[in-house]
Amino acid sequence: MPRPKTSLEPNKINFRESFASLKFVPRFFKEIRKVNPLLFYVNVLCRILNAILPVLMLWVGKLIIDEVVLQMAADVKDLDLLWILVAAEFGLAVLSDLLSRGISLSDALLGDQYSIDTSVKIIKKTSELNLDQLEDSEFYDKLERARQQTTGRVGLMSNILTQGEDVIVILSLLVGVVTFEPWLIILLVVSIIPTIINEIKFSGTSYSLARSWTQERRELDYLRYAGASDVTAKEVKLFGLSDYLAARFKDLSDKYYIQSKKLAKQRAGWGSFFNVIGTTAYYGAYVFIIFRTVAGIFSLGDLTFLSGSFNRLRTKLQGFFTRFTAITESALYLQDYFEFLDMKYSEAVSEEKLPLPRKIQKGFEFKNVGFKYPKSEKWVVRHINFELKAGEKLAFVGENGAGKTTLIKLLLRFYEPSEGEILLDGIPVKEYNQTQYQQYFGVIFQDFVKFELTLRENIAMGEISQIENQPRINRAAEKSLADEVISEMPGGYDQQLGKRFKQGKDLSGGQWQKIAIARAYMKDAEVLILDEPTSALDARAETEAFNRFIKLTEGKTAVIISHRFSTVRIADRIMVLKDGAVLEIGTHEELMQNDKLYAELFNLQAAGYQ
Ligand SMILES: Nc1ncnc2c1ncn2[C@@H]1O[C@H](COP(=O)(O)OP(=O)(O)OP(=O)(O)O)[C@@H](O)[C@H]1O
Repeated sequence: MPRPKTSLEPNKINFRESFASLKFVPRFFKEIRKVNPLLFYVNVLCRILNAILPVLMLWVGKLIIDEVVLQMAADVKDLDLLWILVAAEFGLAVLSDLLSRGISLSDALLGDQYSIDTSVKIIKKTSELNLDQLEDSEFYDKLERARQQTTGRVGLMSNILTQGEDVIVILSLLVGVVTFEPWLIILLVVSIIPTIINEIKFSGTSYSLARSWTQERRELDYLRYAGASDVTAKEVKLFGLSDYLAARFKDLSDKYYIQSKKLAKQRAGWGSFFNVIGTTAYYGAYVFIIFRTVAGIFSLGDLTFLSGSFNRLRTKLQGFFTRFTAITESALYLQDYFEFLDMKYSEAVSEEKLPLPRKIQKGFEFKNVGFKYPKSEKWVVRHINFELKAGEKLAFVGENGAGKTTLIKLLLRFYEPSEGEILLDGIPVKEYNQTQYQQYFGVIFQDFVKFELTLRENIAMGEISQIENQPRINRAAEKSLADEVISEMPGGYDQQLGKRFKQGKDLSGGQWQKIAIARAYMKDAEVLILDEPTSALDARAETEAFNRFIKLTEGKTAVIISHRFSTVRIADRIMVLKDGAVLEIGTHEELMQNDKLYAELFNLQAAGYQ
């Protein structure tokens, strides 16, 4: 099997690009503040208070040492001031601890609330987008990057706030040091330059690596899923695929590992080298301070204050620059997240649209409709002309890939036709608001979703606003024969479905289908579409389901796709598709007389049943 091409070398993102990503930070903070304003301001206040404590503590420490030296030399000891100073330092230490805890707590709470908020936003945004966007692999990459960084964004928040806090710490320490000895600033600059160079050198690289690997990471996730999940387990075991999938996974992971190891080694190597330079500068300053103290220019207290301040300044400044890189890197992910949230859906929402008719009068008409899937040159359907009359039951038949489901997607406006148009009561459907228009339809696709939620939720999903309306859910279940499934479940309507969760029960294919059909009945839709809804039902259940369907949807418009001709013949009219074109359309009798593909396939199936 051909392996996907892997972009081994990341496109390096430079310092300027990283810097530009910071423009998203204000929007980011606006979002965080909106999530919980009180907590946000408490956090900021704690950080401001916490920021001025280090210089205060160092200063009180200096006063204590000077006082101790003074009292050691004094003949009559007066320790009152000393105790006051010690008490003050103790108070500051306790306050510092309390503030730090307050910051961590509010960080964690804000972070949790914010990540819930972003996840909700991502889910909502995904539902707003059109199917062509959802089926696009670029979209998936964007979604993946937006989703993946939920926890990263929480780290970003506390990093930026800590950065602000550290600016205050640095400024206050600088004031202290400059007051004593302005020359020390030069050494400070020397000690910090190596860190800056190091950060510029590697800024953006790890983001670039991660970004250029989005596709592959998705593939890794998929391979992990394919190799180790209940859904694939049967075939993986039976075909002995485990080693193959594991090897493919390892192969791809190893490539990423090699890249990331190279980067980590470079970072560590250069980091240690630059750090030695920084440490040398610090000890230079230390020696300088010691000389001045020995010469009697500085007191012992000054020595501790200055060396302490200098050391803290250096680590804070280093932290500032390292964190700056981390911030710009995470801010690049922020860009992905906001770009995702800002993705436009194809239909301009603000556009003035016609109100939808409450009841369909004439029906739908496909006029010379042709369609190519996005990024594809192939006409999947072309020159399609037919009517779906109000109240009619129309069946689509045709071989696999003939274009049946595609026509449904066009009718539902998941895609717009590439040529021709679809009319509703003589008016192009494009004139109506897409979301409102889609409310007309109750649909069960062949790949309908098996929600691993409760049975009640699975049915109510058809009209979720009616989840509390038990009589309506009961009626839907009766119509679809799902009531038989419910009566067998120990938990009744509250039965958890699927294997993922504790006490969850998995259903057979046919049972799932009955639940899915109930979902379509749940919605009092004008048009019902059943895309091979009964393929998993046994022959008796299928006939029963269809007879019921016809009876229950009397007066309603419906489209049915089925490969079983015994089912299809119940429809008012049948449309036969071949290679994306309408081959014939008419009642069962008409098509039998026509003696073309329909008659041939019908007789073939009928012979099979004899
Ligand atoms: N999202 C897509 N992007 C590109 N091509 C697609 C997409 N979905 C379907 N196709 C192609 O369009 C053609 C028609 O597919 P469609 O699903 O409409 O067939 P169908 O008649 O419903 O088939 P079946 O009976 O197997 O369900 C096929 O060749 C398929 O490969």
